Amino acid sequence: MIEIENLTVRYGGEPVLTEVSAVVAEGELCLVVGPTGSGKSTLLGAVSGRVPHLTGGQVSGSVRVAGRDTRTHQPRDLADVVGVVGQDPQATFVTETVADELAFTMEQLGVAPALMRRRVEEVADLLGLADLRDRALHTLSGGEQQRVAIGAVLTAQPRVLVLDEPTSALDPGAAEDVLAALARLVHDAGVTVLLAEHRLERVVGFADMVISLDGGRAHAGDPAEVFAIAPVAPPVVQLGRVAGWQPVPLTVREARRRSAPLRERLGSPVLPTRDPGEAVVTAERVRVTYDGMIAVDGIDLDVRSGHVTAVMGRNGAGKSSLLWALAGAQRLESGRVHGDEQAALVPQSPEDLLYLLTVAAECRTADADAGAEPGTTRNLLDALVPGVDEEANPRDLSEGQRLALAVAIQLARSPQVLLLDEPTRGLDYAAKEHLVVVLEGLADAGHAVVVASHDVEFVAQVADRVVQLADGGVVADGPVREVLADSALLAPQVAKVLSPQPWLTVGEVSTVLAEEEP
Ligand SMILES: Nc1ncnc2c1ncn2[C@@H]1O[C@H](COP(=O)(O)OP(=O)(O)OP(=O)(O)O)[C@@H](O)[C@H]1O
Ligand SMILES: Nc1ncnc2c1ncn2[C@@H]1O[C@H](COP(=O)(O)OP(=O)(O)OP(=O)(O)O)[C@@H](O)[C@H]1O
Repeated sequence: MIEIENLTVRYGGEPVLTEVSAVVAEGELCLVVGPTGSGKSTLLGAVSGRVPHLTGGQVSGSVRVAGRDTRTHQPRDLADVVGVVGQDPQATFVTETVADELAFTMEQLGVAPALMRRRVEEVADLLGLADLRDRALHTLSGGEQQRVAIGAVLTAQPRVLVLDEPTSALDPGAAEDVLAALARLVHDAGVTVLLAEHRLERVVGFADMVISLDGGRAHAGDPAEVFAIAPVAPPVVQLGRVAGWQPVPLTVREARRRSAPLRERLGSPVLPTRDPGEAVVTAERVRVTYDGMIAVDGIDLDVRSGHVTAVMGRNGAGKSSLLWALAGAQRLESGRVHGDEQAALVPQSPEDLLYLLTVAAECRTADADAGAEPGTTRNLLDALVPGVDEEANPRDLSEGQRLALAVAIQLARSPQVLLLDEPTRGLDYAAKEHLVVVLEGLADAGHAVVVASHDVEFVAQVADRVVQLADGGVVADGPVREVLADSALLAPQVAKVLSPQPWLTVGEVSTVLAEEEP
């Protein structure tokens, strides 16, 4: 269904993709993986026709989808077979409301009104959008927008779906639901899916094949074979590598079957004790409403120095609203926030912080605004994602590169309190590791860090404390191990494999194993 032959793409300089070849058969789900900037979005774009028609760049080789050559077909000439869900749903919305957006593509394709209504209903049920139908798109939370973007594509029933990190803004439960819905389309309707993801832990189990990109080159094949050597791998694979399991397990279930001796060897983790720190920002009975709808329902919260606090909870639970309140940038219905003037926020759409024409200009301006040594922001950026081109327009950066730039700009100010909303969207495992080191470093130096995140693997690595929200209220607040280890939805892969022992990360396990060695 998708035939890629000797595809080479360059945007001016070195090729981003070099002689990539792969075939995805009809009714298969193909996962595209690779480090930040390795060309995943570019490969997807070449399949949907966005590359080069909308992005520019030079392309050689060929890509055929359902027999049509994407170099000679504009994206609109492919729209009846290929449905595309991009990384930034907001950027792709063309209407004002959820219902209009769900119907838009069908209208373009001339689907009969009665059929249109039926499909909108079906997709709304499938993705839990029924209650949001009349809402204006710009009032939705990040996760709600992402589900609408997926729904808007599904209603047109394309034979090929191209999805760029479709679950990056979704809570773990919603992400599983969306992936299960995609798997059902693949199995029951023979839809072909090409899906790029960084958070492999959720998707590996659904993949029929994997294309792994690294340094422009592609390695395509069976998941087990590709992950034995791929530069990126989910925690369960990394655990398998550390424990010396052959072949490496791809799922928690496979790993668990082999884990008894490892559990025995590890025993229980030693629980670290942490200085309680000082409350630097305090929320008192904070209440946020939108047109009478309660988003944050009278929350009391101390943000403490020396700690990384994670705010978790379902899509729409009120995480972003709480963060904006802690940053002093949210109109409160009632209650108050003390200490907000010490806080800097990296918002969920990092592009909101970027407005200059080059990376170099952003870095220079951030240094000057922060009164920091020239080069400070650039060094922070390099620590997160190395090698971003100085002269690049921030708009042309890959998602992960752009986020890293926004984080670096806020870090340059060395704020007493750093608030980050979904800081791992689009980041590869290496960049996440760097972010963990940077945030831990800030906490160790006495800063307070708050991250709102759905990424349980990242939270397990970085957080000391987890505050879980539901319907605008706090439902759990405690040490990370207590909140995550035995949670049905929030447990990281390592905890699932090694329960009842509350280990959370591959790093913890490998440290113990390394100490054991003579
Ligand atoms: N339109 C464009 N113009 C110039 N350079 C571009 C353009 N689009 C992408 N690039 C560059 O090409 C490289 C690959 O980008 P791409 O978005 O395909 O990577 P990716 O693997 O999807 O990254 P991420 O995981 O961060 O989303 C990056 O270095 C990026 O800066
Ligand atoms: N400007 C707005 N107008 C109306 N409702 C809004 C607005 N902004 C947010 N909401 C609603 O308030 C609730 C909380 O939104 P918020 O963005 O704080 O949630 P969240 O926990 O960050 O969600 P996500 O995980 O999806 O990012 C959601 O139900 C959302 O639809």
